[in-house]
Amino acid sequence: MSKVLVFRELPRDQLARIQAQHDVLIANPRKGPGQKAAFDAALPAAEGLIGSSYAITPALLDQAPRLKVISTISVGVDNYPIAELRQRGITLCHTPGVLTETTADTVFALIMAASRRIVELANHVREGRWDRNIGEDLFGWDVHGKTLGILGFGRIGQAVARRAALGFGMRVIYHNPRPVDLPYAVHRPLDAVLAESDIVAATLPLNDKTRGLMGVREFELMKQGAIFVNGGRGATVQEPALLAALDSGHLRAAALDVFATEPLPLDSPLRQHPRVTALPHIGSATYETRQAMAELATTNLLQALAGERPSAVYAG
Ligand SMILES: NC(=O)C1=CN([C@@H]2O[C@H](COP(=O)(O)OP(=O)(O)OC[C@H]3O[C@@H](n4cnc5c(N)ncnc54)[C@H](OP(=O)(O)O)[C@@H]3O)[C@@H](O)[C@H]2O)C=CC1
Ligand SMILES: O=CC(=O)O
Repeated sequence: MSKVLVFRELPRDQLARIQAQHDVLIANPRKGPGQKAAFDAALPAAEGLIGSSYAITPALLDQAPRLKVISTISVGVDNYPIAELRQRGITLCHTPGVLTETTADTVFALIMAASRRIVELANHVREGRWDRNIGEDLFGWDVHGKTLGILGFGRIGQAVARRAALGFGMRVIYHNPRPVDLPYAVHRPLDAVLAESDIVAATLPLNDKTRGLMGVREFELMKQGAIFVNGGRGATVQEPALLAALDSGHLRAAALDVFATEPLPLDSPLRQHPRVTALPHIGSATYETRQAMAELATTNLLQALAGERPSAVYAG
């Protein structure tokens, strides 16, 4: 029996699987000082951690000398110090694949929402402003026939491409370290993707190379009147540069599921911007997919603690 620290809510059935085999303590350090103190107090004995959305720093690892495995309930691993984990022999598991289609649906919903002004026009009705047929000033922009540029062409990027090319008749180009063999998507350098796309959608992981990737130069390279969508990680975008590109009229709109700081601060200009559609990081947030993520993360944890190779290891 190992000591397991659960640092984010787990569905009851998955928690029960862990409790059946291990000694479990639940403490979510994002839920106030009491929970944070309980989390810190549990670290010295913890052999397994499971949770997400909290930065596990080298300083925290120093407090957890018995730790063998961290199982994150996410595919993104930017909250974890990968090199430190490798050095300390701690396994990091994550949840690839089970959230791909749902997150691609969210990215495509953002593409549609920004192009067809869905949120703005729904508010037009809700706020009692629909008193005649809308005029040109409220018209949207076709998606079919347009060029979609995808930044980061992994599992989610490719699932977005399939929707765009096969479902919506879009031309798809992408920027990725390596080409992917798909008949309906063309590998191009970053600058060409930015310059040729009507809509740019980022599905990038956050790492040293992608942090701040979209800055002033990159937004200027985008077409006049183009749309920017982000379903990857907020910190891949320099938000002041995005705001400047929107305010100058260079970009038509942006639709964002992720932000440099989450939850989005109350005073962020992105929150109220008339041409920004902002979602609260819901890429994978459906009942089915969150359950599948929790199940895979739990299986990963139990396998690692049993000395087996986990189903989805990121490092270790
Ligand atoms: N909004 C949300 O709720 C969600 C957001 N995400 C985010 O989406 C990201 C992608 O997930 P997923 O598709 O499963 O991951 P993958 O690892 O399958 O895809 C990421 C792709 O980005 C590529 N890439 C890495 N660095 C660069 C770079 N500098 N320039 C261009 N491409 C690069 C990778 O290439 P290579 O493999 O060669 O390194 C890979 O092809 C996650 O890391 C996470 O941050 C994920 C789920 C939900
Ligand atoms: O952002 C979500 C993830 O799974 O990564």
